[in-house]
Amino acid sequence: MENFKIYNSRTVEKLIITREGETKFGEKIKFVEGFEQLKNIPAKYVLVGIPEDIGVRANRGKEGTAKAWHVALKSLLNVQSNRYSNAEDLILLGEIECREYLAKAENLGHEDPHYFEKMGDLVSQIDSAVTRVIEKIVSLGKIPIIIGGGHNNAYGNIKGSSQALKKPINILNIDAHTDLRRLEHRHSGNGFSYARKEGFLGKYRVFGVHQNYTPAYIFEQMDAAQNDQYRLFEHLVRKSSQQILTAFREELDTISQEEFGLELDVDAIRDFPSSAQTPSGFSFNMVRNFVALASEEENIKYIHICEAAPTANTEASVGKALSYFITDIISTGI
Ligand SMILES: N=CN[C@@H](CCC(=O)O)C(=O)O
Repeated sequence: MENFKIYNSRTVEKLIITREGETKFGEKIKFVEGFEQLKNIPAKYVLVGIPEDIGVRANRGKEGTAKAWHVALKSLLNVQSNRYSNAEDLILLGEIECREYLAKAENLGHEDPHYFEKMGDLVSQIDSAVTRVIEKIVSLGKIPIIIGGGHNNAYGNIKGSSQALKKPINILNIDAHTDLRRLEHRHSGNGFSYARKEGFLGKYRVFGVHQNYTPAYIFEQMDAAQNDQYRLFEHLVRKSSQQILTAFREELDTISQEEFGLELDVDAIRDFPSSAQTPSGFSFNMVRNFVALASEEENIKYIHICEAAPTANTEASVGKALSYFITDIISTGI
């Protein structure tokens, strides 16, 4: 497939720190030689990385999401393989090839009056690659777990899944932002606007929206829309953990009546190194619960975890955090 790098055991062997008498997750994970081979392996989940931050930069955000995939992978491969880990249920497929796009983005001058439009063109090219890959995986009956990258990639996930299912797909988005910004050049803040406009998005629920960072026009637009709804973080912040979980369950019950995708923007998590990091938000452990609950649903079609932006000081903890999410999704729950 164009713009996609398929991994094999040699791609990742150097990342695995082996120990005598122990088996690491990376020693058990599955690989394939091509997309068609996916259907011959019984594993339910397919792991895909999107190492880019062009969508975030096109949205005037803080760069760094391009590094999240590699830190997640390094951490995941070194998790212990034991009775809980279920590594055999995960195929490590590979990554969307973003190097060429990143190099082109670097060559664009900020002084260019069309800088943002040109960045948006690169985002559209990534959209096409993401759409192709996700459409193929979903049509083969597997559940992609996608590690971004910016939240712009929601568009390709939604379009690809919708094309595979031949109907609009519902989305539950755990996010401080709605990402329903205007239909200007493509960026990380308007993936859902484009998916809605083009008919790929079914019911859309955003859980944990921050009132301080949502423009008035988006609230007005959502209030008037039939299929778009949100829960403010400010309405959840004084509730007990159990009440927050109940509120999440209610949203999940609505969305999961039909096929749906789970989107997690880690800026919904308090102090998580991300492109829009914030001191107020859900606890990391609460979001682990959200992800685990949603993953148990029969109608789940994909899970996208995005916007993590590790720095040299935070890459180990970001890698661990992302790999907790992945292992929670595939864990057998023994
Ligand atoms: N995917 C993120 N979207 C947010 C980013 C906000 C920010 O960078 O501060 C948005 O457009 O609102």
